[in-house]
Amino acid sequence: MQQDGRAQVPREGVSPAIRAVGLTKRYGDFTAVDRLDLVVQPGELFGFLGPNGSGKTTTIKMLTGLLEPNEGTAEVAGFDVWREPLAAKARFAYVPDEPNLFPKLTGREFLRFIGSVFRVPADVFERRSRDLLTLFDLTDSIDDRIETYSHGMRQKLAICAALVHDPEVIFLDEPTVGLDPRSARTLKTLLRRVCDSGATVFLTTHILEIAQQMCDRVGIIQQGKLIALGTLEELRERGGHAGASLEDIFLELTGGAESAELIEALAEGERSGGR
Ligand SMILES: Nc1ncnc2c1ncn2[C@@H]1O[C@H](COP(=O)(O)OP(=O)(O)OP(=O)(O)O)[C@@H](O)[C@H]1O
Repeated sequence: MQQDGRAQVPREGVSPAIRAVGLTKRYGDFTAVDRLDLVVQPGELFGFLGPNGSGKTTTIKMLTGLLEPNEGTAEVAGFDVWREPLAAKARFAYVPDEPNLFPKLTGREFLRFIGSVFRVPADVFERRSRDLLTLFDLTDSIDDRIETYSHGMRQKLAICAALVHDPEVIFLDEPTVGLDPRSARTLKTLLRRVCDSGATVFLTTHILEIAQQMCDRVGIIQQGKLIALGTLEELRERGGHAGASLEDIFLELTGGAESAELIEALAEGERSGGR
């Protein structure tokens, strides 16, 4: 993670890549995301972390126009996702954790479809898709139907489709799950390059080593509330833990210490034969 907080300084005249204000989602009486305020600047690689069920996917879905918030607003690249959906959606890509692709299309047909929706010029499309398919080792299977692809191949095709139209903002939900080590490394390198060239990445991951390595800044959500936000260095300073890993900080903030005590109690029970 970057240590200098550079990415947090708003640039004059440039809209934030992502802005959530008071974003809230309720399912009946249950509040899944509770008044989330968040700004991500262009060029940032932002990691959105949290325990299972803490509200990460719900947040991404509200930010990408898939789930209507009960309260609050979501903007991408300066456009309100709910009031100006076409302008906003032309500027971002979303790779869900379980990509729902068209199974009867071939990989090439699917990519062409995405290229045409986003009006990518033919020569740019050919070059970008060729490079992406080579990088993710999909060239040999690109004319097969998607229904024959493995989970990892579908994930990689969804990533290629997201990147082929050169979006300003890319949302990825657990992007490395299901990828082999080489593809995961390729993705990490590529996302870093994409951000260095000015685009913005918002990703969720449970692999905290990845977040620590890749992300400029992270936000940690628990029970729908943002409980921490900053660079690794800022989180360390706030917690008074010089040199702590992101995993240490995450576990402390989200109650890992209690789990350690419970594990100890369970192990003690095992040793004493459950008495
Ligand atoms: N359609 C729904 N109806 C009711 N509750 C829901 C619905 N979708 C999500 N939830 C609840 O909202 C909470 C947040 O879910 P969400 O999927 O956003 O969590 P997450 O942080 O992405 O979790 P994970 O890390 O396990 O993927 C959970 O308690 C979940 O049970």
